[in-house]
Amino acid sequence: MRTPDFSEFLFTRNDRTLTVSGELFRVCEENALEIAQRQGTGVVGLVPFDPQAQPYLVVPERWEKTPTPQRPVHKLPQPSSLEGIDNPGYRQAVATAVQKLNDGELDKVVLARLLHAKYEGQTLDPETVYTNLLAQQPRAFVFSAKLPGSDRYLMGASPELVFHSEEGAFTTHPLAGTVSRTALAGSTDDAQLGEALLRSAKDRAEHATVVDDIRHRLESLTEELHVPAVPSLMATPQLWHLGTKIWGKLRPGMSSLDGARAIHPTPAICGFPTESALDLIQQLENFNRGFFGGLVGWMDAQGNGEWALVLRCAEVSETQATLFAGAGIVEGSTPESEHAETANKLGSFGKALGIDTTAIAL
Ligand SMILES: C=C(O[C@@H]1C=C(C(=O)O)C=C[C@H]1O)C(=O)O
Repeated sequence: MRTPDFSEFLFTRNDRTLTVSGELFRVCEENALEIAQRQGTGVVGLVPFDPQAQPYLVVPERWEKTPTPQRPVHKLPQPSSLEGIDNPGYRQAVATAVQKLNDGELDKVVLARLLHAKYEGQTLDPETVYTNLLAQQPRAFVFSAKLPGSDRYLMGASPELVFHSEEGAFTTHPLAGTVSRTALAGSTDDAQLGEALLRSAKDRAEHATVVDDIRHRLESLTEELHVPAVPSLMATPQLWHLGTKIWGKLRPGMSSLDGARAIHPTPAICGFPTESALDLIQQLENFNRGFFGGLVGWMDAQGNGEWALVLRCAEVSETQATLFAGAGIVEGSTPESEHAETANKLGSFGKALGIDTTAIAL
């Protein structure tokens, strides 16, 4: 049975959670703000990874920001089957991509894979998955959106801000370059893993590709643009990332969604050059990303708002969860290391379900 009061859209940042209620009016991007103004609320929704595909944007009848619920982690039933822990097809795809990178066809491509958890004879409660994510990933953008025309929720705990803007002042915080925090968080070994990532030439080059492309795309849309010369470390409970906080001032009349759209999909989730990476993803991934790698967020009727990257996420129903994770493939990547990196990324959502995504016997 579905929990009756579990909102169809939730977006949590720190101690505040945005929830919607009442009717949800589906809108197109062009008139979304006008309708939000009339309704006296705002716009929430999802933009797919494919920049040409239709976004799912709604103006809710009511919306409110409430204190984020604080609940202990709840143990969920173990899945009756798990498919995709070991994914030889993914390793093969990475090997093919590395060949193309070596041939100079492109600089970077992000390849993703899936993990399917099925729950036969037991019920997975989406709301409990959400509260587990909140408890385990307190610094992330934690979101849940009921997918249109289905009984599934797209949920996740994303560490990556694609675009925040308020009265023209904007921030974007791309992440690219990752290492797993295998040592105890806060220990010397843990800090050393982070420091090694900061010094890694491979990861720095991968990160620079992302920042350069974002800078290039924002130049003509901004009155002020500040791009730090070097990345800094960003930690999730599972991983270290390289991140760069870029900020400035948008040209008048641009909404937070306009800003996010201008840089989406960044090379952090797609690759570079964008068109070649999009083509290669379509060739090598054996599933449709849908909203994975897209945008999730909200904006008020003035266009101020916040859009995060749809990452560390899964499509969840009462009978199954399909988890998504990808990794940036660059020169020097290996099938094994990218398989391991995606296993660790799957682990951030896996933890909310109580499943080990790295238990692979090679
Ligand atoms: C693709 C994912 O993460 C992205 C890829 C990263 C990388 O390759 O280093 C880092 C952060 C994200 O931009 C994912 O979590 O699924």
